[in-house]
Amino acid sequence: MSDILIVDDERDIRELVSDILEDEGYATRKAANSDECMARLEESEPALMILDIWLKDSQMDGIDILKAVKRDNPEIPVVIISGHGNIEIAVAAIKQGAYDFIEKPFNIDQLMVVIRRAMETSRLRRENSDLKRKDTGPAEMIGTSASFRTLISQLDKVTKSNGRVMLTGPAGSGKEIAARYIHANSNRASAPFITVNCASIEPDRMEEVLFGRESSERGVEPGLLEQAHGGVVFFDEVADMPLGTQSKILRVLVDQQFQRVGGSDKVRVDLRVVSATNKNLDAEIEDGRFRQELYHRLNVVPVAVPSLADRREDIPLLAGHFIAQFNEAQGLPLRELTEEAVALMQTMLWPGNVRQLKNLVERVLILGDGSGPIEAKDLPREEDKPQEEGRVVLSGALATLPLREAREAFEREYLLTQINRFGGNISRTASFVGMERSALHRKLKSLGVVTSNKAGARVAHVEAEEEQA
Ligand SMILES: Nc1ncnc2c1ncn2[C@@H]1O[C@H](COP(=O)(O)OP(=O)(O)OP(=O)(O)O)[C@@H](O)[C@H]1O
Repeated sequence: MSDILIVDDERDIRELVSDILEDEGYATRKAANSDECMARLEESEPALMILDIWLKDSQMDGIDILKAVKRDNPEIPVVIISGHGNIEIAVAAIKQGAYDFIEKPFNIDQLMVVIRRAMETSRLRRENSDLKRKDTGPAEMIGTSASFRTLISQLDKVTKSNGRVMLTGPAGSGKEIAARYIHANSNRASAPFITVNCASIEPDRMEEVLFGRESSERGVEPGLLEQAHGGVVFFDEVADMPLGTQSKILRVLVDQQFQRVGGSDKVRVDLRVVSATNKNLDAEIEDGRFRQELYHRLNVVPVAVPSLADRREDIPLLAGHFIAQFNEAQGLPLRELTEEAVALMQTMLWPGNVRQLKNLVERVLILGDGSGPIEAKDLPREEDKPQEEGRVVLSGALATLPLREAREAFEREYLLTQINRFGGNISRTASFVGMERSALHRKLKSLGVVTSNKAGARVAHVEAEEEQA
């Protein structure tokens, strides 16, 4: 169980790596192509795999093998060997779940650093996997910013009722975790929480998946609605539900009962429905892609989940939470963040919101050397093109303005970002940007920026623009 599987089509590399590892006290097995690799995996699960990306004479390449391993044996860490200059492929492999990569040619020390770390991770993952399997409870929602507190207070108001909630917010902002929060704090907490991902279920299978099926060969196969009986059903990406299914769901909401596909009995269910979307449902309705009546049924209590840009203040807390989580769940190093790293994270663009932040933290922990605090230079640059190497990439609009106006537009956006980052606190903002408090006030006034601490609102906004609008 504690051996290392080496998959490489080059015999010399296989033998060399195996010799090095055996000298270090590890047992090894070898595979020269994908068939051999799969056969070795069938025999027994290794503690670690070292996998070459390019495999000659193989049905599957390294990435295909990686995907299969991540699907069937997700606990095995996979270290990728990539040829020189194939960094992009290696990074793609990391995104697919590889633990780390080594670039050819590599030296023994480099190899051993990665292997020792991966083996430690493997051990911790195994130790934790039982715990993780038991931990199906709701994930904790983290934040202290005004917009986050507004969200929590809205969620708290709806938990005890049976009202249908529509969560809106951009991708990755935390809509599903908010739905789980409602469930966990409601009187249905001990009943199931079932997610229906309306975007990823094939439209032709949607009804079968939701309502279940009855056939003479296989009998009754309950669908997701039946499985959620007594609990909460969460329609994620509800705007992507096919129109035909929308009508049927509407009927279920009205009648509280439905028929399984191929069946004739009426099935009664007691469900609380929570839905989420990152689309503008009004526009979807206007374009005929979403049924208005269903919208009214689902949207009894609308709750907006803020983007990460609207709660930059929470970034250090969230990042710290994810570092601790990855440490506990995967044995990744428990590292602190330097002030500069936090400041950079707080000024970055986050189109993928909290999910993007979580992924970035994981990537930094995986790719980093594992020691000392995370510094600004450790953060991947492609997350944030505009700040690359101290250069500002001009957006189209900015580039067409005369210098004075462009400078003002920049100053306004920069100061808005900083003020939001410090939760509206002008003294802290002034000290960070290096201005006197009174000078900052004057500057903000001249730029038409007004500040307020109204909970839930973006704490600063531009007055001039509003006046123009
Ligand atoms: N406040 C929070 N505290 C801790 N973790 C959070 C918080 N908000 C979001 N997350 C985490 O961020 C990730 C993305 O959140 P979630 O899946 O809930 O977003 P979503 O809005 O439903 O995304 P999508 O629109 O893509 O379905 C999850 O791993 C979730 O646990």
